[in-house]
Amino acid sequence: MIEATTATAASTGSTEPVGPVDSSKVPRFAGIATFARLPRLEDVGRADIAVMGVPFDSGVSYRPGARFAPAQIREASRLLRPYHPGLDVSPFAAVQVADAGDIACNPYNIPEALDAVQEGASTLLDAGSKIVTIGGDHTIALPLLREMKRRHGPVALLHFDAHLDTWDTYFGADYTHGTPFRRAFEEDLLDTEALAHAGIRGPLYSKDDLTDDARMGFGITTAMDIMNEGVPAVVQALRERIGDRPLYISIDIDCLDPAHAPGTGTPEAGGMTSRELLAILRGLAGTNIVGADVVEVAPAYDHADITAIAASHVAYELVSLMALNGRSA
Ligand SMILES: N=C(N)NCCCC(=O)O
Ligand SMILES: [Zn+2]
Ligand SMILES: [Zn+2]
Repeated sequence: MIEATTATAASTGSTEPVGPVDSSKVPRFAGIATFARLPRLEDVGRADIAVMGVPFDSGVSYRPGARFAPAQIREASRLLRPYHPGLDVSPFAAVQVADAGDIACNPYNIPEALDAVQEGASTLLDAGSKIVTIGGDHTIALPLLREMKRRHGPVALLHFDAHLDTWDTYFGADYTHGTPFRRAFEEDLLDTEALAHAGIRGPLYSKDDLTDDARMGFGITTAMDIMNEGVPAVVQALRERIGDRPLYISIDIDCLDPAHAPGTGTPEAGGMTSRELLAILRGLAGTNIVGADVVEVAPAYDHADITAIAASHVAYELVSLMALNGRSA
């Protein structure tokens, strides 16, 4: 039988991190999918970095399906390899990285689901893990930020998205995928000196959307700015805004152009390339990243796994940035 993992901490008796299944020994298309073929958290006991799935999409305003993203991103992550040449780090050897599985959130009760996400995050953080969350729709950033505030106080936020997600309500509902950052602002979860959107584009409801957003403290780097100014200038400006504050990075995959991420619920033309996103993230090496998420992959609209592959590489980039910062506990 093919084991999901080739080794466990107990079976190796070693204190070295347990890495992914070796794809030169067990074909990468064999076995049950975990993120990057890493061990499950329960197989290794603890992790410096945990990849947590949140299969939740009850907050969407248009095309549903992000509930299927954690499973699809794990499948698409089978081809990731253990060394990151761009950052010169072997994340899975530098620290213990493990797949923490999925939060079983209630699809019929959004506040209850959000509490479950926060509770799951809290348990992992208590055990000494940093978390890279794979959503799910963007609603789930709110409970993750609530937990960040509890641990670090108000955090800096770098938000990659086509959309502002600082809208007020939809159909009178407070907790939706278009509103998490307004709720976060209202709940004082954010360090209003250090808030940035990147990749913004597309039509808005009114000009007030922009004045509201600016009032909350956000700075906007549009998709056009990235094209006109280039990645190095954008990275420099973002780093200046963030400084060494505790930083949460929230990545809506629809920040990418639909050519690079067709599998998403609210696609907008004119976005950045996956190469630009990876380059900007790489430029954030050494910042004080305390948590991150990748959200809004909707596999039903994907083609040839383009979006799930992009998301798996984005998650790998985030794990690598965290691993560069060393062991968390
Ligand atoms: N967070 C995402 N992906 N989309 C928000 C779009 C909200 C709207 O329908 O206007
Ligand atoms: Zn979006
Ligand atoms: Zn979003």
